[in-house]
Amino acid sequence: MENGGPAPEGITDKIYENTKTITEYFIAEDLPDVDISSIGVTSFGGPEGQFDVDVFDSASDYVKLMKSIFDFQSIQKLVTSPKFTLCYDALHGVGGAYANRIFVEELGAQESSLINCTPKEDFGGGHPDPNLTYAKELVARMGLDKSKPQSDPPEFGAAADGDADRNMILGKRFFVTPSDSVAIIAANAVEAIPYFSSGLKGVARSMPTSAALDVVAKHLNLKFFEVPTGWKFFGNLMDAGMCSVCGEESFGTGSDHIREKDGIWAVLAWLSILAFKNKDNLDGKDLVTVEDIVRQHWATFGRHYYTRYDYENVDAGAAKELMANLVKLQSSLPDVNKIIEGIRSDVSEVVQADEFEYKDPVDGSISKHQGIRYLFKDGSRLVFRLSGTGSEGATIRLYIEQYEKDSSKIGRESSEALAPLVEVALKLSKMQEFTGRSAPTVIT
Ligand SMILES: O=P(O)(O)OC[C@H]1O[C@H](O)[C@H](O)[C@@H](O)[C@@H]1O
Repeated sequence: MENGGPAPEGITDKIYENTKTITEYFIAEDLPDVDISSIGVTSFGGPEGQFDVDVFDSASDYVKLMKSIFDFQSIQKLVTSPKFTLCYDALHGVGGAYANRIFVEELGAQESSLINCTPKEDFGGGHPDPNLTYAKELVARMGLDKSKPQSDPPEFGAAADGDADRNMILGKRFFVTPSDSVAIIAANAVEAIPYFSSGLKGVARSMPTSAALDVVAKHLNLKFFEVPTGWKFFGNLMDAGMCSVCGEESFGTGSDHIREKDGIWAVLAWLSILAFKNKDNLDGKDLVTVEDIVRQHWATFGRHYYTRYDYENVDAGAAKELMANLVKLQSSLPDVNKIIEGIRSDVSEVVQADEFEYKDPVDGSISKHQGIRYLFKDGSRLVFRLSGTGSEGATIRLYIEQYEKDSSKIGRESSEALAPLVEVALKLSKMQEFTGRSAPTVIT
């Protein structure tokens, strides 16, 4: 794609059509090896003429780009302060190579701040998914694994996935939800990140991502877009100059510096915010921590309690039936509310129930069936989607969200605050009846 972003459906459909007409292909078995450890151009002659293989250092290009976006000097002051500690876990993905260049060589972090930063073909036997389930070592180091108490976890932690386009942000004994992360980046971008100093063109999130970003957009009077899951929708907005910062609940965060999510960019964005908030604190005073920043954000904008339940490798037919039943229920809101009242009388009333549909404001294309939504009067939401990336059977994703504006109620445990809605979601969807599962595979 010209813009470097993911291919839209129109293109992938055409590619697929072309694959159906391929009748033969050739393999260049005697292609000479290229030494990819040294930079330079090697020319080869072939039956179709000469061709060049150009080995270049993508990390240098990337560092240059990041330096044009962030204030490396102020981040360096934070990172090298004896009061600040960090831990970056590349989960043996490609982010490791960039992490060493950026965090250690450029920003002066200790080498011991990096874990699992040697890229490995098998990701060291682990699953390179930056979440609380799979980034085990980081989660333990940050003091979030109750079975492995830590006396003094680092101030800041982050993990990346295999290709480092996604990220997880942690504070000392504290998890930042991806939905909060993009909202907090957007709220602080103009002050803390030079690239955005003249303002944000707009912000966007995927539909199942919590509405934390919506509240920031409203507060700052920013253009706001809710798009279906999939990065290509952000790319269109960015190409049209309508969006600067975007994010998804699935741990993707990014900006219009490129047309994909960028895990290291997200880490630098958080370090920039921390550096900005602590610019006068590095000598004597206590640091403003990740947790302080998030709690302050909740106090200003309200908190979106949020959780996602994944049911992986469910029988595809059963998943379809579950979804069809949820759509059928949507035809009568009074009936839905009667069922909900019978499950829990302490949850609010459903005021809108539909399947999310998106009309792209740039090219006018319409994307239908992008997730089943139940929207409640108090701003809570239940969303059901079938994953587009699951590899076996079907993966049902259930997203549960509740908005709390009352500052005396924003400090609850998320699982406790969401328990009534979880019960409603599971019973309303007849999750166990349809799938045979009494518990999700992963809870985020
Ligand atoms: O929820 P899923 O359909 O599995 O998609 C999860 C994620 O997959 C890819 O990484 C896409 O680029 C993301 O935009 C999407 O959020």
